[in-house]
Amino acid sequence: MDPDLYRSAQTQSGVSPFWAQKYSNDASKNWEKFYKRNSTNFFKDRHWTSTESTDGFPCLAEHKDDRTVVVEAGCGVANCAFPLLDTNPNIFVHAFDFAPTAIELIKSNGRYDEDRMNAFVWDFCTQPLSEVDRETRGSLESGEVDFCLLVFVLSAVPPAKHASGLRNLYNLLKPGGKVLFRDYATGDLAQNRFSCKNRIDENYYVRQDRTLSFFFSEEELRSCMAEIGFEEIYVRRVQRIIENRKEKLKMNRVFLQAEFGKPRTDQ
Ligand SMILES: C[S@@+](CC[C@H](N)C(=O)[O-])C[C@H]1O[C@@H](n2cnc3c(N)ncnc32)[C@H](O)[C@@H]1O
Repeated sequence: MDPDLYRSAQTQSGVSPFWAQKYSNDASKNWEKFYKRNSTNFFKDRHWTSTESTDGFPCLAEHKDDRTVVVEAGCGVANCAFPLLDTNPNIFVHAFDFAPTAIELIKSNGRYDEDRMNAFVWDFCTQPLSEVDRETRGSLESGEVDFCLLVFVLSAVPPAKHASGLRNLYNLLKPGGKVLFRDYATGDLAQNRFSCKNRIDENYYVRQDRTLSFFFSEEELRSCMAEIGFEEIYVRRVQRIIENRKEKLKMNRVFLQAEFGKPRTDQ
């Protein structure tokens, strides 16, 4: 990209406060439209979550309790949850998303096993768990969760709602429980491709389909998590050059991978 255009896209906002508020208010409606349009055809299964690789969270496979309780926040159509259940027999997953169609697609999938999974609708940024109907949320209780997967979700949440969402996840965890985080980082190719027309604020954009896209710096993530009371285990920047041989393109993807714990002393 032309360096002048790039600089202008990073500093000018093309979205008025009125529209920024509207995109934020309509976030669940816009994701609902996304799943009606794309069904299960957009995201691919993520097989790496419990692996030893630098992309994985090996603590998921190492946790040897008879029943490990995992929450997948903003699960979409369960591209993390299904592979995780295939390889880890002791895991039970509570998977939630605020797009009802995504949850319907999970429940009508042949891989859905009620004995090992509960999928339900929840907007975790605007509602505490106690306000979600018991019948829907099944056996999920605050303070009983070992791990919370937060994979490419917080970037879809307006920054003003990050703290309320993270607080609700904090309350779900047991003392010593962990948030396992992966999301887009500043400098990612997708950020560089946004024009200033789509920029709402620093590192914050709206896509053509009206879904939101925030890019995290290490400092931003650390301060957000510390504000809630999480303890940092690690935060690292993961860089991947992805080659599209057909188009002869090299794509520089940048993610943040992180784990944060709820202090053991917080009962
Ligand atoms: C980029 S998709 C990622 C889906 C899934 N985590 C994955 O890795 O394939 C972001 C997801 O977050 C969900 N989401 C965004 N904000 C949410 C909120 N406040 N409450 C629940 N789900 C939310 C969207 O509906 C969407 O399914």
